[in-house]
Amino acid sequence: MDEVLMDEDDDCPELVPIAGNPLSPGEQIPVTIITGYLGAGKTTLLNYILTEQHNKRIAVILNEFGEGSALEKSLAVSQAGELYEEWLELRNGCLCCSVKDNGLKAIENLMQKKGKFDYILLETTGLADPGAVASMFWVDAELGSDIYLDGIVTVIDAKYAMQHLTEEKPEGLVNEAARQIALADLTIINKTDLVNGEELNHLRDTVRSINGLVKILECQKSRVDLSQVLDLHSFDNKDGVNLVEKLQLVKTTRPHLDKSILTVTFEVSGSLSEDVLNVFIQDLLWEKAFKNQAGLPMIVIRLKGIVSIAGKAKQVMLQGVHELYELDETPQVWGEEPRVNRLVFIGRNLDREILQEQFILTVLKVGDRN
Ligand SMILES: Nc1nc2c(ncn2[C@@H]2O[C@H](COP(=O)(O)OP(=O)(O)OP(=O)(O)O)[C@@H](O)[C@H]2O)c(=O)[nH]1
Ligand SMILES: [Zn+2]
Repeated sequence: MDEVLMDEDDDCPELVPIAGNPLSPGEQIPVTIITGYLGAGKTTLLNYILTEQHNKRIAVILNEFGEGSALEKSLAVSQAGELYEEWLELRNGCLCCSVKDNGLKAIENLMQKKGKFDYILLETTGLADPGAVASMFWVDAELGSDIYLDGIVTVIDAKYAMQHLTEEKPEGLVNEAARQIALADLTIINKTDLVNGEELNHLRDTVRSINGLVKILECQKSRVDLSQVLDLHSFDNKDGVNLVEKLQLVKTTRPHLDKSILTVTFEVSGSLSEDVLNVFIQDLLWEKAFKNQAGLPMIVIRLKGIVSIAGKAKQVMLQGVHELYELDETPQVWGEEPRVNRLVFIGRNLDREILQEQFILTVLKVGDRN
């Protein structure tokens, strides 16, 4: 018996509490991922946050993760204008493996040495898939990590974004700039000094056509109201924002660009069983089992929803990033009105009617059982 337990520990080191953990539960540190195409203004935003936020101890991960050649990366911690640096040794260029093994450990080491910090900002490279980075922190939070994913912020270059978004990609590949917008909880259209009103409107409409959920700020030199950037709580439900109300405002979008990513949303009344819902989500995200009218598989990049699980008094939040998803009970209790499931999908080849039909099939299956 003991042996079995030890084996399990070996397989899942994350489950073992870290000795001397300086944080008590509930004192988790938020991580904001700052992404955006090459030269959009990510570093400018980081520097702005560091100069504006005097009362927070902020750790910054400034690395160009994912670029295979570099072996050493630094982790910089800023406090009151002073910068501490810790070198990380990354065994390979894969962010998912190396940061999980090294990055989180380095963050914990740093906290042991320098005392804990309040916030982590992570700048990805211009071409990175922020979904890979996001899922790392997201999953670890599930395992009781000291760190949780607060939000994905995508900085957009007002002048060059349309050019990046319309760049033709080889068949099957998603445009990186569009993916970064699809995954964002917040987008910052930066460098508005370089475009006229008409160009800005066009870009704003295009961003909205890709991601019907995202909040859009506009600025120069990445100077934005930081209360709109930090502590978003995009992946939990502690922001006090009523997700039902938020999702109600989302509209299915019409693609502005050829073969582009778009948002579809629908609502279906009734309650469903968690098991059947899992089957639906896994068919969609993992099996890519649903096809649009042209026979192309629907690819979901981001997923958000409120669902009603039969027998549960509280609303359940659904979150997905690429192939990862999570169902989380919210504190919100269903009211007197009939329960309505509201779902928002952001991705490619999405067909609202077909998706809704598949979802209704799921709901009806449960109805049969009741
Ligand atoms: N005209 C103009 N230039 C800006 C603005 N914001 C940033 N820049 C400039 O744009 C350039 C790129 O800014 P960065 O903050 O380094 O961009 P980045 O996204 O970190 O770039 P990479 O890390 O190389 O992908 C810098 O020269 C900035 O000074 C703006 O609002 N207007
Ligand atoms: Zn940068």
